[in-house]
Amino acid sequence: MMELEIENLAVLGAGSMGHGIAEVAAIAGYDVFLRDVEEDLVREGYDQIEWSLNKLAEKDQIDEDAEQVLDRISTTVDLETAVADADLVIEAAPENLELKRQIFEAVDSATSDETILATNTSSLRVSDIATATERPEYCCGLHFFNPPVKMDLVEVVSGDQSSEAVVDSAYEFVNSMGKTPIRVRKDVPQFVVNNVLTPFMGEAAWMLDEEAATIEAIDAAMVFKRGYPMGPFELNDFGGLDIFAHTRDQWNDPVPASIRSRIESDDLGRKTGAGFYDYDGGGGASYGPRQGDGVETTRIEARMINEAAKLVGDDVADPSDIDVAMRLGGGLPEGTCRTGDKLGLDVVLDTLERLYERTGADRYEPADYLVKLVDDGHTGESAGAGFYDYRDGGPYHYISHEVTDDGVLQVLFDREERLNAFSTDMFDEVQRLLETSNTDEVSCVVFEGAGDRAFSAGADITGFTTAEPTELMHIDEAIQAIYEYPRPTIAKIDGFCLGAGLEITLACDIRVATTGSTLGSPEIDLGLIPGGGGTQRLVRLLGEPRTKELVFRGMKISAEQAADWGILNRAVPEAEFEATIDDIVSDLVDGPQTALEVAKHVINEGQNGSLETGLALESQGFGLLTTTDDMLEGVAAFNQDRAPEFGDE
Ligand SMILES: C/C=C/C(=O)SCCNC(=O)CCNC(=O)[C@H](O)C(C)(C)COP(=O)(O)OP(=O)(O)OC[C@H]1O[C@@H](n2cnc3c(N)ncnc32)[C@H](O)[C@@H]1OP(=O)(O)O
Repeated sequence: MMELEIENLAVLGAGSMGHGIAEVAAIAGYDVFLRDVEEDLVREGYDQIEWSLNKLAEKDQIDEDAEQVLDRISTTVDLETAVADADLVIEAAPENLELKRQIFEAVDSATSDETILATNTSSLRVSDIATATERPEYCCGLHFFNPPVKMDLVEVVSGDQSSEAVVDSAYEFVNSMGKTPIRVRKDVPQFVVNNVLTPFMGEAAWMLDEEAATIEAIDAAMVFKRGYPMGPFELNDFGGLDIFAHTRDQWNDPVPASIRSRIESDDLGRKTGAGFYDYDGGGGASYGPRQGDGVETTRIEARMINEAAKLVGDDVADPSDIDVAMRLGGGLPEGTCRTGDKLGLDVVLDTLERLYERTGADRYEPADYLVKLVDDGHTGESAGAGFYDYRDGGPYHYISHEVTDDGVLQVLFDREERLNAFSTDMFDEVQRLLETSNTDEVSCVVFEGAGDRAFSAGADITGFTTAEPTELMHIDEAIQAIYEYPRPTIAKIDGFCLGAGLEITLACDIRVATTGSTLGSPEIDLGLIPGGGGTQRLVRLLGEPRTKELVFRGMKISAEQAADWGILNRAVPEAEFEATIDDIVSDLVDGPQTALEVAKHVINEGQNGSLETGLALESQGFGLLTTTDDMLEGVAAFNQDRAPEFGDE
């Protein structure tokens, strides 16, 4: 079977997931039929889409008017009308196996033989739904996260009988909408994100049952010591304790008493006003940075890492896909496999074995794959291998890069979910890339941020409570590596460029931003000062009054003002941005490489000493360049009235 073309879409179910999926697809240019069983439900879903599109348009986050996008969405209550011309049908009905099977059966007979049938189920097996059709090979799972407009991740799930071509087509469809698909190669219950995230909440509750720590202490430890965006109890309250228990019950997994008892008293979390925390009178989740001392956080993380190991060992997903999924779908600061490699897989295994021995509970039984990694000595980063191989430095998780044919090293800060905020790992990756790049092959470097919202919103604030001060002080080394890189560097700024983002920019040789961009040093609002060279580079660039005001007041300024002050080479309208960068790049690529390197060195070093020292440096550099072939070529080109063609020297 060849990959299938997808143009028309039908979404069945106009609830929060269904209308969200329809909206995302329409924004991406697809014609969509949105269908629900009653007029009111369809109307409500459509109104929600309209409201959301208007918000996105107000914030300039879509390229068209809301009306233009809405024109691509039709609504109906009639199933046959909805699916008749669809190349892809996405079912987003309530999580009820019988209901979903009925829908699939009906859709099967109302569509062409080549229509792909996808379910957005989060907790049922795709295969159990697909067998309601005559052609399970055309069925797969497309698990979007809530709300689909905001959440980038989609798990693309193979059912037992799904054809590769169908899954590939669904994967490409997700890509075409600008979302991030990950492959879930086997139809395991709960797929990847929910599988790995469930022990985060579950193990915390088992610890509470054992009185190993309080609710507040566990939440505080996971947030302030381990950098998770929410504590496990807070998260469980957010999602609903009944939802947590329902999924566990569905697969006959035990539910901790602390959850079961709250469900019995109808304390289901935020939605009922109380769960682990009291939201009506008690003000909700409340814990402080110092409350988490002494909590055994490894116990919670070991269980998550064990689930990840089962998925890798059973060939359900790759470590890199699991890690992307946990960052984008679970909101985690780093992927769970990466966390395991940093903690040490031997430590993880010891923790599980100890708990398994003490309780005999299946949930602690170590995954075969984890045991094998440890037996093979692959205990993580410090051993050179774990889930990942670190012997050549290891994979890049937070940046992507390529060297173009003309030698431009393009570096993308690739952490869009946090506005490209820099974790310590991310700084290390930039430094490693620059230190290991072959400068003979690079003519210049262009740094930019993923997405259209930020170059970088600074250092990762959530990492400030989890990292050691010495680790954070290393930020400066990565930024200095940019400053000292022997080839010209360009900061291509579109959106927020704050804190460490601005400091990276200041370490670059040339800085261009779109006019809508915002630059600033807001560290003071965190009780900090710029720690990546910001105070020193700014004062040399702007003088004392402007630097002090910018830093003391944590000011954010427009790109126009930054250009006016001399922080930027220029601020240009969005429409001229790419062409402006291309012009600069092409001059640097075609320029004499040795002269450019010497110019950078002389300017960088010269300004740090006296004028005499600077002049001496310049003079040496000038003298050296008069001996190069590039100079001979430059002079010959001048005499012959043609453009020079410089070589490598
Ligand atoms: C030595 C160097 C030190 C430093 O660099 S210190 C850090 C300096 N930077 C800052 O203080 C800026 C912090 N960020 C912000 O103030 C805001 O963001 C913005 C004004 C840039 C944008 O606000 P909005 O449009 O409302 O977006 P959003 O929902 O706040 O951000 C989207 C997601 O990105 C995460 N995020 C943004 N900046 C950082 C950061 N610096 N560290 C960690 N996470 C960050 C958020 O939390 C959120 O994530 P979720 O969607 O999961 O809630």
